[in-house]
Amino acid sequence: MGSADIVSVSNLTYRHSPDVEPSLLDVNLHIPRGSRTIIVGANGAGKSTLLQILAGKRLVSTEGAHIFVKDRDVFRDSPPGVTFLGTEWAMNPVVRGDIVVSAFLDSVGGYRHKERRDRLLDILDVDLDWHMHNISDGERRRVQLCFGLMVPWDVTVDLDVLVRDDLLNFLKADSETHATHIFDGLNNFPTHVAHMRLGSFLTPPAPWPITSTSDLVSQFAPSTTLYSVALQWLKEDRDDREELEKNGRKARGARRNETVPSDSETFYRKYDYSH
Ligand SMILES: Nc1ncnc2c1ncn2[C@@H]1O[C@H](COP(=O)(O)OP(=O)(O)OP(=O)(O)O)[C@@H](O)[C@H]1O
Repeated sequence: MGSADIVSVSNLTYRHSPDVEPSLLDVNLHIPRGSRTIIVGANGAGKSTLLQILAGKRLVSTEGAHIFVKDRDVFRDSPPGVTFLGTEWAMNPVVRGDIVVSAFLDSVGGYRHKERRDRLLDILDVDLDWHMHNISDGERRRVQLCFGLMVPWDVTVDLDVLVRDDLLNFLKADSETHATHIFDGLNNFPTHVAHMRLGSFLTPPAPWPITSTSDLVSQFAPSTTLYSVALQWLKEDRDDREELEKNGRKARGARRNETVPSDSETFYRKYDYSH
């Protein structure tokens, strides 16, 4: 295994069940050691599925797939020091308990990285006095991001940054200014950015920021901000999805031949007074 890569995946196709479309389609991914990669992709693109597999949380039966993290097979010889922060984190009773954010962050070493912690608190607009059981899911998600990004990566966490488009989701509920503000804070964070759509990498991890010689310069001008890149990619994802739907194809198999109306259809038919 080439030890230049912290993550090395080849020929990974994954279905959540045998009769559905694959959520990951022949993924080949190489992430260099010491990098911090942001993966951008619409809901359902396959980001969580991929990260769960890399963290050894989902078993892959596909023959021929090679999934190595830190030069170790994630299933046969699972590597230490891999942290996975999924959305289910926010559902965990522990993080919904009556605990103050400052105590919570200290319990995972916040006091050791005070300067970094304080910068993240500013960027993510997190209040140290919040009580975890009294805040919204979006706010809890911000605490999670703070928690996840607080410990310098080169110390313990080698499976780099797990920033997802949830960041955009919670930002949508916020003001545009707020969104750009947070992205400004993240702009210098990644060393690589990648774009996933429908289980594949449209843009494999490419060096960040964009320079006149970088791979991304065919898509974006040099020095384009992370915010603009993420918005552009997500806009393309939405356009692609609309195009697929216009052509009668669902982005994901189910429902195409559905005869039973969905719950929302039942609801709207029942309450449709327009005729
Ligand atoms: N537990 C599951 N069982 C069946 N299908 C699933 C399951 N989890 C995800 N999927 C499907 O796999 C595909 C990829 O989902 P995944 O959660 O990896 O996407 P994502 O990019 O992380 O999306 P999001 O940004 O919404 O979290 C989607 O079509 C989703 O419906």
